[in-house]
Amino acid sequence: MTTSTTGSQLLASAAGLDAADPLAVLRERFVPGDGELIAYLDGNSLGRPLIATREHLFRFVDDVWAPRLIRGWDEGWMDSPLTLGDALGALTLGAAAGQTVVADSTTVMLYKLCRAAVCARPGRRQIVLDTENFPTDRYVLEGIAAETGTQLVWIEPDPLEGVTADEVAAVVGPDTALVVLSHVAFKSGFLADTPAITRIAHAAGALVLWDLCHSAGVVPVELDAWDVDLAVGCTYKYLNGGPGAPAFGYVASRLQGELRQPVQGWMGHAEPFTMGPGYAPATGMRRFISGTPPVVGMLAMRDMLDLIGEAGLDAVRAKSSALTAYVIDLADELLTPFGVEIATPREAARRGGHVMLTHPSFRELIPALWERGVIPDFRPPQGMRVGLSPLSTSFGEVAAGLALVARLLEERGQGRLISVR
Ligand SMILES: Cc1ncc(COP(=O)(O)O)c(C=O)c1O
Ligand SMILES: Nc1c(O)cccc1C(=O)C[C@H](N)C(=O)O
Repeated sequence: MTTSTTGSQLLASAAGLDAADPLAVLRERFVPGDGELIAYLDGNSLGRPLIATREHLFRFVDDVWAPRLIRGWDEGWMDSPLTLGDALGALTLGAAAGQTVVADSTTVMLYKLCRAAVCARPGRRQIVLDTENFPTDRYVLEGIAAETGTQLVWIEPDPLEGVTADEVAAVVGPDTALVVLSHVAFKSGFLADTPAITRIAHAAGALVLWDLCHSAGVVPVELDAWDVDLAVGCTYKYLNGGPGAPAFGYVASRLQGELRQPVQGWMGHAEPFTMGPGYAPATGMRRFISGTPPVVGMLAMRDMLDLIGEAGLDAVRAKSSALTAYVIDLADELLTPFGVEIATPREAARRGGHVMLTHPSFRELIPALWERGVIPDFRPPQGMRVGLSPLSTSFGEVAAGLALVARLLEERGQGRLISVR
């Protein structure tokens, strides 16, 4: 099979799209990949480092850590989970100050907030979740259910889409303590109707926690305006915090006094340095901190927040939508003739920042792509997830990456339409 005229035109259009992209110039702010890298399509797993970050990490040792030593804690480190949380909340989450903290991993923060929420709704014995959510969310809730004697109520959404408001309305009721869902589904990229679902859960008297791992920094979120109770998310994807960068947690101010989180460490104590006999939670978001803040792990995300602020989150979302649309158009032209299917909503307003493509040979094909410098990721059973990080991904990269996918499928003799499911 040779590429159709439309396919060739689409590939060629990448240069024009990049030339017209108002954010294209910001790609120069990132550290270039090695010479082998053709297309990095995994920024939704691990964002690329900024040149500013290289400088800041290096300077931190000489300018801050070495000269200030232990005094650094009084000079800003102690408050950094809250000051950085406020900046992140204001810029990307629609959260007023005093409701966002940076700490822990997403998994640990999720556990702390979910456990606190379930305990804050005594007498309600159910947690609503869905089978398509990321494993850590499902596993953490299985653990909380076992610890608290709570029952898990599973929604089974269409895997090509995600959880709908109707599906939530059908299962919540007077026994629901907590609903836990992802704003952007980690596989399909489906964008949930967060305000509607939150209203439905509240009408049943339940609390809601939103996992924002795949939204923070790429899809605008309005936690305060949507009346969200709780949220968590990671900072190493679109917030480019680097491998293992800490998570963020959001607790609406109206709930903070009511929630008691289970990992009662000294840093969440009202007076950590009194070192007294019993635990007394701090007021406000500080009570959701457990141990020593990961100061070094917070450095890189500050640079990315600055860059998002410079670009504007709406412009980031606009480019994200254009990139995902381009992937879908290219896949339609170049890949569907080989039996590839698009497992992401086609309507831009109903998807986040990545596109899921499926094909039975992707498990074997993706390592071959990596070897040739094209890096998407594989998600079982047969998904190639194409992640687009709007400030660092170009249309040219996307074209080069998907052209290689088409070529490898062709080499494998997948030229005729085959059944995928
Ligand atoms: C939806 C979702 N939740 C949670 C996580 C991860 O949690 P952690 O940072 O603890 O590994 C991820 C990805 O890693 C994710 O995609
Ligand atoms: N979070 C990850 C990690 O720490 C190592 C390797 C991969 C990942 C991931 O991208 C998981 C991820 N959140 C996902 O959406 O699949």
